[in-house]
Amino acid sequence: MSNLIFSSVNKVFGSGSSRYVALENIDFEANSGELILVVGPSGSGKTTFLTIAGGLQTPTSGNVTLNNEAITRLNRKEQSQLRLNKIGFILQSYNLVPFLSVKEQFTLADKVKKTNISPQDLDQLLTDLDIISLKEKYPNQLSGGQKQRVAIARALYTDPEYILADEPTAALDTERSAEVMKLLKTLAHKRNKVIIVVTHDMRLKKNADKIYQIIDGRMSLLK
Ligand SMILES: Nc1ncnc2c1ncn2[C@@H]1O[C@H](COP(=O)(O)OP(=O)(O)OP(=O)(O)O)[C@@H](O)[C@H]1O
Repeated sequence: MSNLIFSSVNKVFGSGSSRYVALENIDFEANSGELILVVGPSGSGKTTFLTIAGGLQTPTSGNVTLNNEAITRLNRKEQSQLRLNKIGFILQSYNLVPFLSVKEQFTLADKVKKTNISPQDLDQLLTDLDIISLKEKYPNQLSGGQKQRVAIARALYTDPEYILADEPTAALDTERSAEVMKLLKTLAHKRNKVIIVVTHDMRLKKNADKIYQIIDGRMSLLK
């Protein structure tokens, strides 16, 4: 059973007159089998929240535990091991390697971490995301939506316990974004993943098991 818990988490940037409270007293809980949406307007703190959840940033105060272990107490090496072994990130910038073809993006992931996914499962994943025909293409030959779907496939490919996604449907039309959310929901429910999606896209609300809202760095549970 996987779980990610925030207790009274604060994140403050800067000091003095440039002090800015990006997250204030955040309590949050995510468990295996849940697709959780964190919604809020631009600048409300969603990316800051997600990067702290994944150990990419540390909170100013408060506690974050992953599988009942305080990630805030791990050293850098332990944090990077945790990210590698347990977390799949889908980031706004896609983070595809420009000089590798779509197929090679997955081979690279294989070199970094052994995957449980068979070549057949990979083909199924690429088919589900409608990018199977793009295997030999390079990132600069892909549209924004295609790059986004490759980035999603790559995050899912290593079969992580946690999937943290920042605006995963931003470059997708309504139909494709519904398909991606359906895929994420199936993974959460059938494969018992913890999936957290931050977005300002209200179209995604109907797919979520739980919805949190962030406004000006304060979080509340909507559903
Ligand atoms: N490293 C930083 N230094 C100073 N301020 C920061 C830093 N990172 C974020 N902020 C500020 O914290 C606030 C929240 O930013 P964040 O990126 O988390 O919002 P967001 O909800 O993800 O916005 P968007 O939807 O536009 O990506 C913003 O006002 C931002 O300017």
